[in-house]
Amino acid sequence: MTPLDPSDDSPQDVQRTQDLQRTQDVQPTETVRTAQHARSAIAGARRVVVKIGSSSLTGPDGHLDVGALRGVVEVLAARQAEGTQIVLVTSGAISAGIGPLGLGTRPRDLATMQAAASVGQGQLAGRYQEEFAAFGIQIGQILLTAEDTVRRARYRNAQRALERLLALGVVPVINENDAVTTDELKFGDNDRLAALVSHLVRADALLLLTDVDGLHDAPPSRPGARRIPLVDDLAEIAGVEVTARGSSVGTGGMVTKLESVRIATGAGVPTVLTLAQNAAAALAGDDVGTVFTATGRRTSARRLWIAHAARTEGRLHLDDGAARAVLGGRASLLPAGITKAEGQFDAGDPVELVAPDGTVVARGLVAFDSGDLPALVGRSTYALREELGEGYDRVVVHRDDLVLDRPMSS
Ligand SMILES: Nc1ncnc2c1ncn2[C@@H]1O[C@H](COP(=O)(O)OP(=O)(O)O)[C@@H](O)[C@H]1O
Ligand SMILES: N[C@@H](CCC(=O)OP(=O)(O)O)C(=O)O
Repeated sequence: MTPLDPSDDSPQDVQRTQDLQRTQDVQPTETVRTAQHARSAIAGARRVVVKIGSSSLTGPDGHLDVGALRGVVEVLAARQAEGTQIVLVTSGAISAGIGPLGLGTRPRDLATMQAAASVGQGQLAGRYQEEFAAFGIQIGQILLTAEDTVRRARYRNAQRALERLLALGVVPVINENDAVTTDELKFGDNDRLAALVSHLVRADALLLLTDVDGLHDAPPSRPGARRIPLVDDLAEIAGVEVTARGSSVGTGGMVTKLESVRIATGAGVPTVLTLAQNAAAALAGDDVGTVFTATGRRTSARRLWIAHAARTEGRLHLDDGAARAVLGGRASLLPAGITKAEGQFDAGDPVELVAPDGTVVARGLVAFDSGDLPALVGRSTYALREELGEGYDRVVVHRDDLVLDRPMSS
C-alpha cells in the first residue's frame, strides 16, 4: 500500500485536504483525520478492483444502459492512464439479457437465468470491449465459478491469468460464469466475488459501485436516512438497518455489500462504496459514499480462500485433544484425533473441523478422499505406517491448509 506521508501531498491532495477541513464543523476532528487517511490510500492506490452492480448498468427495459457503462469506462481509462492497474468485476449479465430475450422481468428459474446470462454476458463484454478500445485499452474476459476458488490449482490458475493480463496492460473484466453454474456452486453475488478477487490480486483498494451513495443509517428509501461517510470498525454499524432486498435487478442489496466489505477490509483492503456516478470522485479520494478502513492484516490468498470462498464438502469430528491442538494454533490434524468423518469429498476439498461439543472450530483442505478415511480415523501414525504402509501415515489436514473459524457476521 502507498505510504501516507503528508509531506508527499500533491496539489490535488492539498485541495482535498482543504475540502475535508471545511467539513470539520460537522465531523469530530479524529474522524476527519482517519477518513482522510483512508481516502488518501484509495487516491494513491496502484491496483484497484472496481465492482459495478446490475442496477448501475441496466435500464428498467432490461437493456444495457450504454451511457452509464461508458461513464464508468471513461473514469477507469483515465485512472489507468495515470498508471493504476484496474480489475473490473461487473454484474449485469442476467439483467442485460432480459430485454434482448423479451422476458419482461428478471427470470427466477435457473434455466432462464442461465439463458439470460449467456445472452447478456455477450452484450456486456462486447460493449466493454468497444468502450475501452476508444481509449486504446484491451479487455480480457474472465468468467469464474466458485469451484475456481475452492481448488488450489484452479485459483492459482486464475491468479496467474490475472497477473499476466495486468502486466500486459489489459483490464480484466470478471463476472461469475452464470450460464453454467448450478445453484449449489454459485457465489451468488458479485460483491463477495469482488472482495475475493481484490485479495487474490493483492489490490490496494476495492471500489463498490452501486445505485446508492454509500451506506446509510437506514434504508435510503426512508425519509431522513443519512449517508455514513466513514466506518472504521464494522461493529460500529451493527445497529444499522440494512436490507437484503436490492434494486429490481440487483442481488443481495446492502447485506452482500457489507459481507464483501468484511472480507476485503479484514484482509487489509480499504473499500469505498458509492454511486456509480461518483466513481471518479471516489477514486480521487473525495468525500463521497462510505469509506471502510482496512481492519485486518493481509493474509495469504490461500488462507483467505479457505476461510471465505470454500464451500465445504464434509465434516471431520475431532476428539478433545485434537480440537485443543487445532484451536491452539500451529498443529496439523492427525488421523488419531479424528472420531468420525461425514460427507463425500475428494483429497483437496475443503471440510469443516468440528469439536466434541458440535461447534465448528476450523476449516481446512483434507488430504484424503472420504472413502479412505474410515480406515484411518482414531489410529496412530505409527500403526498406520506399520499396517498400511507409507502414504497413509500423513496428516489429514496440514496446518498450512487450516484456518480457524471466525464468525462471518457481527
Ligand atoms: N442501510 C442501507 N444503506 C444503503 N443502501 C441500502 C441500505 N439498506 C438497503 N439498501 C439497498 O441496497 C441497494 C443496493 O443493492 P443492489 O440493488 O443489490 O445493488 P447492485 O446491483 O449495485 O449490487 C440500494 O438500492 C438500497 O436500496
Ligand atoms: N453475475 C450476475 C450478477 C450477480 C450480482 O451480484 O448482481 P449485483 O447485485 O447487481 O451485483 C450477473 O451478471 O447478472
